Amino acid sequence: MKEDLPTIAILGTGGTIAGKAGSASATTGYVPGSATVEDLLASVPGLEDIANLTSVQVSNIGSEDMTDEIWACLVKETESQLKDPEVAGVVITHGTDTLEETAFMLNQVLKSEKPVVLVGSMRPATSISADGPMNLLNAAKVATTPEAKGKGVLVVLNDEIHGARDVIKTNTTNCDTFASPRLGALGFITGGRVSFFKESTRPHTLKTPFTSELLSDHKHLPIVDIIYAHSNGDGRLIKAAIQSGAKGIIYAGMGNGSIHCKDLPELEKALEEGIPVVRASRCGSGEVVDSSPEWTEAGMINAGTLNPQKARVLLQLCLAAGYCHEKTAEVFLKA
Ligand SMILES: NC(=O)C[C@H](N)C(=O)O
Repeated sequence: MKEDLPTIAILGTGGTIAGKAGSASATTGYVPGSATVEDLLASVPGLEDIANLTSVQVSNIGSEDMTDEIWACLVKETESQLKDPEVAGVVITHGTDTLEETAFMLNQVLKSEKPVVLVGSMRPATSISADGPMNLLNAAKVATTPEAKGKGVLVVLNDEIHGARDVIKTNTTNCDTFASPRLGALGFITGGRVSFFKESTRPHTLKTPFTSELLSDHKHLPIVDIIYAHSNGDGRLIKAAIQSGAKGIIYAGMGNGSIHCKDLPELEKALEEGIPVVRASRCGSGEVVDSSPEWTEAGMINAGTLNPQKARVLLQLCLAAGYCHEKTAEVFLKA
């Protein structure tokens, strides 16, 4: 314990950053979540000069297997760390596949100004030129930077700092995979120096209407299915989603959330049954806004710039909070 250093809590959830492969040249086919958070910390020289570290292993999984139960544990642990006056910030090690969803969820429910930084890697810990150790060092630096306070949940990889709202994984295997399309990174870590250049104007942490109560232990978030639009649509999966208990639907539409004419009747039926439908886009960037008066009049909500997987999380939170259609539409408009 060094008196002059801040304390950072590192929470491990698994992912490639904690992954081990059979050989140093293998960058795929490894087992994510095989190294512990303690192993990770031991692999980063210089970390002990940035902060006093405590660590908790919340889970150790590939993030493709993320569940509501793990989210509930993670939220609980993050909150308890943030409440500790000795803790200056929290770093969460996470697989990259669903990192954007976890970061977005935390950005909606945590109520603290202290930095919370998610970090992952694209190469396993055993790989030549593994990116995890530098990413972790950078994440710890960001978490101890006073300027990181009040900017919402942050994501640090590949020397860039992104906001949880805008960041998405854009490439399957490249180390330069996280980007905030059209909106850009909030800052960089260059030569060990953390610099912020901007911040999001959209509500996060203290300014959202949601709290962690919505994710309490053993409670599942309401089922919201994502329906991926394509040519020759036929509405079958929308029907199946409703019949199998979906409480909300995200339509990953074409272009500006465009709906196939054969999907439309099933979406309208969902709305008539009180199941909210959010139009997002499968494009990967851009805003979904009102397009056809028919869709707007039917009561469809626009996802704005939120991609389908983030719109899903937001709709789940709205449903869990018991919001009516108008309130849900308002949350999406401001999100
Ligand atoms: N790069 C990674 O972390 C991918 C891994 N499948 C995970 O999300 O856990």
